[in-house]
Amino acid sequence: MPEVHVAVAVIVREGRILIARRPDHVHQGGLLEFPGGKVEPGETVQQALVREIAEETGLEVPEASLAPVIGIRHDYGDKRVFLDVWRTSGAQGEAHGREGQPIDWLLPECLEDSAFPAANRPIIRAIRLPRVMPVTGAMSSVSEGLSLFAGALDAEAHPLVVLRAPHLPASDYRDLASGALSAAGSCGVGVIVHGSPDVFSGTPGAAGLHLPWREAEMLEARPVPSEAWFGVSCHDSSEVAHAVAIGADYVTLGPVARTRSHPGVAGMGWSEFSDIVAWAPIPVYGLGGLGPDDVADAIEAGGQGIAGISFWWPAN
Ligand SMILES: Nc1nc2c([nH]c(=O)n2[C@@H]2O[C@H](COP(=O)(O)OP(=O)(O)OP(=O)(O)O)[C@@H](O)[C@H]2O)c(=O)[nH]1
Repeated sequence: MPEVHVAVAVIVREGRILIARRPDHVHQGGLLEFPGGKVEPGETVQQALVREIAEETGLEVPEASLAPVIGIRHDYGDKRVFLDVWRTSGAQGEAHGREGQPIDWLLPECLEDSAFPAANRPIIRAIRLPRVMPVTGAMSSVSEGLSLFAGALDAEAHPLVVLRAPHLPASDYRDLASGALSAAGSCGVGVIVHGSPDVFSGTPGAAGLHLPWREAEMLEARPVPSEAWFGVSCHDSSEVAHAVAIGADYVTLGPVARTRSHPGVAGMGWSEFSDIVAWAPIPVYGLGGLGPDDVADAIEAGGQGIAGISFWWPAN
């Protein structure tokens, strides 16, 4: 069965996303969708997006305003699709369902997986996840960790953070997590705890769980409920494949560049990163020697953005 190349648009206006309802009689009919459609022969994906958005919604989108979000290959059994997902916040005009379809502007947290075709779950994850995922760095004690954490919190720049402290004993980590959760909660930042599945169950209120590879490799299924974030640290394509198989929402992949912590290890570079991202059906963060200045390169390589320590953590 040939694969259908589908251009999919995440159109953002004032923090809301434009969605439409698919007519009952078409493939995946009755479900919600992001505007889009097949890329016609001879068209680039950007040209297809501009055309489909105009045809379906009346909005005009400058091609230069389009940035890649994620690419997803999915086999529905009766149809194989490659969803080539792009985002724009530069659409002009008033949106209306020009093909008679109901449309609406929804907040990212109101996009429910079950209302969309199955292939859309990673798109919704990619929309909700930030471009920059900060990870906590060195701390010698719980109290030092909490004071560094409180000083580094910045809800606007970093709405979601990974609380990593592999050198603290388990009971100290619990204290750290409970203090960090209350500091972060009061300014609206989500905390993804790090370690093993019991760390998540022992930390009520955590936004999710991030596992080092040595923990993830022992799992055969997703260890947290679907509302919680589940991330895995990966270093090559087979690790990413396993993370996908156990239901990860996102992975970090690296090192991309040489890092201060591992100066002897050469990074994989954006080229190898992008080869892996090309087939990974979930958001992938570049990790290792990267900061916010590298987000554009990560997106260009097909990634979600970057994750790391040194750009935000005061002690390294
Ligand atoms: N537009 C769009 N298509 C999606 C989404 N998710 C998803 O799985 N698809 C699938 O991608 C394919 C897009 O086909 P389409 O029907 O919108 O495209 P089209 O208008 O060019 O083609 P048509 O001639 O078959 O109607 C369908 O199989 C659809 O189920 C989504 O969010 N938006």
